[in-house]
Amino acid sequence: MLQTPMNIDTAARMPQVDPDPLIEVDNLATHFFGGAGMVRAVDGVSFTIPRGKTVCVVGESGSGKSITGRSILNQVPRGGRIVSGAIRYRPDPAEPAVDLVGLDPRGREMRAIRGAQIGLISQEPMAALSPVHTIGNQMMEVIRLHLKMGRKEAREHAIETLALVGIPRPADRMESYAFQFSGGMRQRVCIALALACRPKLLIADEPTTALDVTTQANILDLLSSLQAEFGLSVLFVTHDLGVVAEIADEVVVMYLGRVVEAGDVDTIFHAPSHPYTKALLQSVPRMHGEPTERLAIIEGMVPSRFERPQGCSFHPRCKEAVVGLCDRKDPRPVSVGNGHVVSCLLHQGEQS
Ligand SMILES: Nc1ncnc2c1ncn2[C@@H]1O[C@H](COP(=O)(O)OP(=O)(O)OP(=O)(O)O)[C@@H](O)[C@H]1O
Repeated sequence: MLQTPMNIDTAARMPQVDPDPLIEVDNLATHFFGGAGMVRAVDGVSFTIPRGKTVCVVGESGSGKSITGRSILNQVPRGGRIVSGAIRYRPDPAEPAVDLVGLDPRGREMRAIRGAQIGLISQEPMAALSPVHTIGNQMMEVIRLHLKMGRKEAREHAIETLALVGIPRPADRMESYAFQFSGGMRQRVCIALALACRPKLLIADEPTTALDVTTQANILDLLSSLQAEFGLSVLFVTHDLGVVAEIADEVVVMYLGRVVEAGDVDTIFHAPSHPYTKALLQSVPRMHGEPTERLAIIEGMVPSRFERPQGCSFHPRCKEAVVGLCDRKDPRPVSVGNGHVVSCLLHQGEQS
């Protein structure tokens, strides 16, 4: 655990509603179709990614965090597809947005965006790196493909990018293979690959989960400094609220494919509204708590991925659920001010 939620610098992070986000995810639905039934991995999700900010997507396993990220890349795993909604991407505020959902996932336009303007780093660097090509060749391939540079210029750009992410002796390491790097250094190489074309958005899917705590802290520091240097937007997928407290500007809390609460990090940690968000926060160890205090656990199991409970999906596990309301009515996300959105029947009296 890197930091408890209590350590957030509240003054530095005032709530803001961005009128001109880089990405606007609007009622996105991504489903999987298989013999066992249909899975609504992402089921009507809306949120924005502001320019130069970090949005953390949190939730338990299976809540749809990764598939939301993959949907933005328009690269949904086999068996799944985006069935509705829009992902409006606006790299240049002076130009109209492009709806990524409307682009052919394998088409020229999407391939020009993916990898060049939207980069991905994931939990397992080995899966992202080729074991049979040198790091230099992999870097140069991406750079030459997207930035149309010649060999010499691409090599210099690759070395410069490896140096930027803290690879020592970058010119020498161009000749190394992935297995010749430690776990932390390998993740730095992945970050270099994702940043090689200086993207607008970095999607980071649990990039530090497999690393030890010190290396994890170093990678988070690196991401923060790169973000400041390049004005990057970051979508950070994680189940670790300590990491969220460390890096998030905004937080999107997901449960069973839906957004249950979203807002700036200060609001989510200090004034959460949704019972699920409160339960998640209560399950995090605090440095200043009584040593004898027991950690709260979220009662019950995440329901089957094939069957959404009737009413509010969280009601079977919710301590605040009201019989006759929460087991009957499906809540909708409601804005409660300053970019704070809550999807809970107990917070939408005005809508009931
Ligand atoms: N390739 C796939 N085929 C079928 N279902 C899938 C596939 N990938 C994901 N799903 C389903 O979609 C839902 C959301 O998965 P997703 O990976 O986005 O969850 P997550 O919140 O990122 O969880 P985790 O933290 O465990 O990665 C889950 O029910 C999952 O089983």
